Amino acid sequence: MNTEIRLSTTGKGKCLHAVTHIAKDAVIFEEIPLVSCQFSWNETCMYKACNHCLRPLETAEENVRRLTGNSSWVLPYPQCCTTKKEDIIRCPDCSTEYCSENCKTLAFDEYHKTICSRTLDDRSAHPIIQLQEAWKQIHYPPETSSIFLMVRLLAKIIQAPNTEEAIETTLSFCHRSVNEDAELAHKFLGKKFSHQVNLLRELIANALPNPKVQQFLTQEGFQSLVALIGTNGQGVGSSPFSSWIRNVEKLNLSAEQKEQIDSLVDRIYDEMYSHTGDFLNSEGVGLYARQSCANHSCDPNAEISFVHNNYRLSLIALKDIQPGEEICISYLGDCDNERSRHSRRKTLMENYLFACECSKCLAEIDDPDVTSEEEMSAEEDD
Ligand SMILES: C[S@@+](CC[C@H](N)C(=O)[O-])C[C@H]1O[C@@H](n2cnc3c(N)ncnc32)[C@H](O)[C@@H]1O
Repeated sequence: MNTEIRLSTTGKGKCLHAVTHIAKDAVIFEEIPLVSCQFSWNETCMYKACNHCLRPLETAEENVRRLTGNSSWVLPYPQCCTTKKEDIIRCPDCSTEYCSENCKTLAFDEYHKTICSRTLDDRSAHPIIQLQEAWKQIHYPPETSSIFLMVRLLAKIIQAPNTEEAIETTLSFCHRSVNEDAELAHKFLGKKFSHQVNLLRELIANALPNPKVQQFLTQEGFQSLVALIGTNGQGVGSSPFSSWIRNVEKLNLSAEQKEQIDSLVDRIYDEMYSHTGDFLNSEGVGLYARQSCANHSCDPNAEISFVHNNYRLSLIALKDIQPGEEICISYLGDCDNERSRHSRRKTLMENYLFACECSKCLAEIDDPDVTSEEEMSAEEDD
């Protein structure tokens, strides 16, 4: 293992540290989530992905045709598409789709047995379907998290061979004080719908009437669970077209062939953006035990990537990292890290409720408290 988890001496809680030298661009580690799920609207809008691991269920060509609205696109090098449609399999009871028998079995054994709607008729009456509909009305795109991550987490506790151990694993993710939980739960649902937290709690309790998870379904317990997911949830994305591009790049092509591919890809992306906009991937969220220990830095030395085109996360070094050095990712978007210290800390406090203590913020401690120009113009636009 090239990393270890330590307790911070500066009040940041758990931290991830390098124990060996890690070279720039190296894969620091890979990890599958404790639990993950696709966003509800993403799934409803025909972003077809395995219900367990988020691997795309459409081919790269089908993906390009759907996102461009143009059924005449034909992709060369079809062998570079990794979707195996012949392996797709459904739950015989509720028709949920998986990329393979293995994912179907894993899902059933871990959580699906508890939450399968078990009927292909009158699905609207099932408590899980009612919860899904209520959630979609509360949480419009762009989605940033999902109530179904909680449902799966609780179902996993119910199905676990050792309940105590499963609860302990859940509670080992970073969690906060009761007041902070309430504020984080409020942010998770958004201002407009935060008062519906009780409706969601009741719908989940109705869908999972099991004493093993009652501690998470009291008012406080539920707020804490919502906050835990808001604090630790990691976005997951997969795309058959991106994976096809990565595989084509590995082919031994001539300079002329490479140029043709580059121009084809550019034309396809142009058409995708004008037909669909920015939402091109199957998107969801996952809880990752090791990655969730990585703190934020405004000058990160690592980043997260999904090169396997499913829920398997890779942590990649952005710089050479020395033994003992803390490994940090950025919780902010690319542009946000370039903003003033004041603006970065304001965004982190508003969205994640912490005062950033990263090395860049500490080094800039004497900078004047100015708001970045981009942020001022965004505020003016509002
Ligand atoms: C996903 S957790 C990261 C691991 C966390 N330190 C733990 O103990 O589990 C995110 C939380 O870590 C803390 N954190 C992360 N980056 C930080 C930073 N740059 N400065 C201060 N606190 C930070 C905040 O409390 C934040 O809500």
